[in-house]
Amino acid sequence: MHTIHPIIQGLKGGLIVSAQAYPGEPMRTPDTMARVALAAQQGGAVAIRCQGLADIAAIKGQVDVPVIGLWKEGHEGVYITPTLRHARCCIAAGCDIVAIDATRRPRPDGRTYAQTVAALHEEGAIVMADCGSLADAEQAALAGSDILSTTLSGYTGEREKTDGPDFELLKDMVREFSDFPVICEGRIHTPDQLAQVMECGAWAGVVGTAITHPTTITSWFAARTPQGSAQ
Ligand SMILES: CC(=O)N[C@H](C=O)[C@@H](O)[C@H](O)[C@H](O)COP(=O)(O)O
Repeated sequence: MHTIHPIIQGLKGGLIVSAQAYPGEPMRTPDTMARVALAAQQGGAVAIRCQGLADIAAIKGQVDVPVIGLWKEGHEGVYITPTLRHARCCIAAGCDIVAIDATRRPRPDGRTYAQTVAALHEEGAIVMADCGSLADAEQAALAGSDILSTTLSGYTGEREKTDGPDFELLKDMVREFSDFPVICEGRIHTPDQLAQVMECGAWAGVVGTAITHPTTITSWFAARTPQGSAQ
């Protein structure tokens, strides 16, 4: 039986908010992200997911809820906390859970996913496996990951990029890995979709863009205006 850490237990049935700004964007400063994270906590987020060592440290210094940290290096191939070194740095920056790429693709440091998880577990870390398919989730479960997540569905070429969350993958993961907390992440854009995700048996749902990325949210609205739809 897979044991569930008390920090993960505390996420059950809750909303996790991902606060991330991309290189070159106006909101990309750790202080801004920390304020966004605090606002999300005040709105009811049970945890914050965030990117980059400076953001992890700044957010950890503001919020009381657990922080899920990751470090993105590039934006192709394995880029979410791609190596053991990146993961160790996230933990050193203060996150409670480290999220890492859990796909079956080769990793830049030559370690397998299982070797990476084993090393992190030896150091006492809690690992969230960002999967892109059921086969990834199987590898992640075999490696003893603490959380399985649908984060990379639609981004690795293995599954179609659905408009909303990948309900099919979520249901398959919940059914196949019933011992594990399965988190749904990626393209949850409305409260109704989040409610549906929870009905599918998700342990928790992660919402990023729809809460914390004003440029994208603005573009959704602008596209519905005569000026926007003419473009
Ligand atoms: C694929 C990838 O790199 N996902 C990243 C993972 O941390 C973030 O860019 C997403 O914003 C996050 O997963 C939340 O998803 P959404 O923003 O769709 O609610």
